[in-house]
Amino acid sequence: MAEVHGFQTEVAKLLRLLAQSLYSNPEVFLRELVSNASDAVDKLRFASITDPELTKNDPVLRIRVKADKAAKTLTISDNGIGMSLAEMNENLGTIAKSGTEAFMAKLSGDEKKDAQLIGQFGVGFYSAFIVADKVTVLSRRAGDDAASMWESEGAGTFESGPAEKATRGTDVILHLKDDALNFLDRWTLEDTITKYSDHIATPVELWVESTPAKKDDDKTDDVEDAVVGEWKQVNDAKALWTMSPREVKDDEYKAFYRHLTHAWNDPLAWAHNRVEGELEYTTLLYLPSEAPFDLYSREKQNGLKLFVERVFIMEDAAQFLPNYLRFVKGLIDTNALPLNVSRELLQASPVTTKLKKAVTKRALDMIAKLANDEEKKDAWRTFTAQFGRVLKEGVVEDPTNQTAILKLLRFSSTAADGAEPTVSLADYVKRSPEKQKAIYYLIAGTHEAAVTSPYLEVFKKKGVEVLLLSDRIDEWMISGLTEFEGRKFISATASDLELGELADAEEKAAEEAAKTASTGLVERIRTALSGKIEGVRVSNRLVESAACVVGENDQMMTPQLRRMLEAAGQQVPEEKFTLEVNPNHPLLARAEAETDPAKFNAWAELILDQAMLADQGTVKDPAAFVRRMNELLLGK
Ligand SMILES: Nc1ncnc2c1ncn2[C@@H]1O[C@H](COP(=O)(O)OP(=O)(O)OP(=O)(O)O)[C@@H](O)[C@H]1O
Repeated sequence: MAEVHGFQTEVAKLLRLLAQSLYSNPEVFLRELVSNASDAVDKLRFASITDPELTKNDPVLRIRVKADKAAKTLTISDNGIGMSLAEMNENLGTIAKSGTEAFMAKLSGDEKKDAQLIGQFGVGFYSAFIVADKVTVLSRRAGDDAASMWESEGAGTFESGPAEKATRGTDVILHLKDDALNFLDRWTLEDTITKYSDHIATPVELWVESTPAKKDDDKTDDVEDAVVGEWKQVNDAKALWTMSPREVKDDEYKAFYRHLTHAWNDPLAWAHNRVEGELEYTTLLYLPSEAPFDLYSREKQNGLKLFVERVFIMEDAAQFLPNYLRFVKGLIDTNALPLNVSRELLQASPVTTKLKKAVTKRALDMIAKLANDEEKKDAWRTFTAQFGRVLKEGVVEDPTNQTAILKLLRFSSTAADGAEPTVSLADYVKRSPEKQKAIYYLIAGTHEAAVTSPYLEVFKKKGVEVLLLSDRIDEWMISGLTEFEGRKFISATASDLELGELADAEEKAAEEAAKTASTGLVERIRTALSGKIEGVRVSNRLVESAACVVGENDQMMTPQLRRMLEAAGQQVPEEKFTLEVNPNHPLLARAEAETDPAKFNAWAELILDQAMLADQGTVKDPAAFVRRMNELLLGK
């Protein structure tokens, strides 16, 4: 007896959305269902390694597509692993994917945007409801005698229960909507299948009908013409990665990418390598054109599809790529691992370590190739926007490849317009004068704060480029860096800003003179602020601002990082600030002229608060700051 079940809330929501947002290309349902069938066949092939009995009765694994014009149905069948009743209820009634909730939370209600998001999520089986108003699934698990059915009209509930099915595998029967009847047409089907599934490893056969020509002696007109037909294989069924890269066309790589990742768009780049010799392997890696919504989710499944000698072994084998390359998609096929390899075994195997090293290099090479391709500038910009930030994790995570990764990073800079990161370290080095021995950078909470920072004044005056770093990860990344092509990284906020040969002798003399001239003022400020700061000195970096603070460490911690570390339970020592003042600024002249000690103190406090505000975005006692400023403004 069939039972009625309610869909998991997320599924019901997804189905409603599907019904509303008619995709611009409804044909993807066929790709999704053929992909599922191909996965089912792969799983059976893998299971039959240990249990050959499973495929004995029906050894030729294949996928079949049959249109029935009279019944207005389209059936996608496979003789793969099949599903038990419990599996059908679970797999076709819920979405087991990690991050589903996070994904659902992202949906905005705007149909167009949501349809795009759904593309990223991959609706899989449920895409059947794009073209069908009723879907029936008949399935018999390999090794089981009993079969089961599942049926739904995609409106909140499904029915399932025991059923009859003579053979192993799964039939997905689509009762087509009136506006999807074109999918009964043989040529539409053939085109769509070859477009999306030409190079999957399993043959896809299409039922092709033919009406035999009448023979002359056949006089009985009242007997309907017998419809006969045959199964015709419509895809190439040659696993794409086993072909020589020279034989494969760009469009075929793109179609295979869609099959592999369920993406709706094209990849930015790909790399197909076959390596022979001691460690034999083939990799086919892709750079997606869009970051998945859960790129930063810890639950996200990453990794490559693993094949051992063309037999599919597992999805999401994360062991072959470092975490910072988790956006790379693709597959690896090797004969260096046993067919019965498990995730645990993979983890421990020295072969995995070797392969990971090789695959990492291939992936970085693929990215570098895109970076250097003059004709792919747009794709490269997209890459930087989507994945540049993740790549930065590699600077700390993967010291071996640090230089290679650094070359791929792009930054905003005082020499480039706007916040978009476009400047490479190589550009920076090439542009800077030879006598400049450092790469200067400034960390700030936002790009806007960086651009207007007082620490940049001396650099502007001297025409020295400074990298403006305002990604959350920058501060952590830079802590893992010492140099690039022999140039040290120096923070623009460094307490003893080392400008090396960029500072000329004349300027140095002028600075010394200014220092001597301001000794009295500096001393007065020091006394006024005693206990609040480490020290006071004349600045050689300020031009327009009155004052700034510098920390004990060259790179002062931003309040954001401080908060993050504190939240993570780390002890973060208080920063000890030194106040740097610009004696040429009218505010300091005004303070110096003040003879009343109480008023002078107010000036000194105001100058310190201003400096703190510019760097840290906050002052210790905002109310006192406001009161003091008002008093001074009103000349009290
Ligand atoms: N033809 C089939 N044979 C056996 N199992 C199937 C078949 N089609 C679907 N399934 C099962 O149903 C599950 C859900 O399928 P669905 O297409 O919705 O998601 P998925 O394949 O896991 O993910 P996605 O397609 O988004 O990558 C599959 O993981 C699989 O276990």
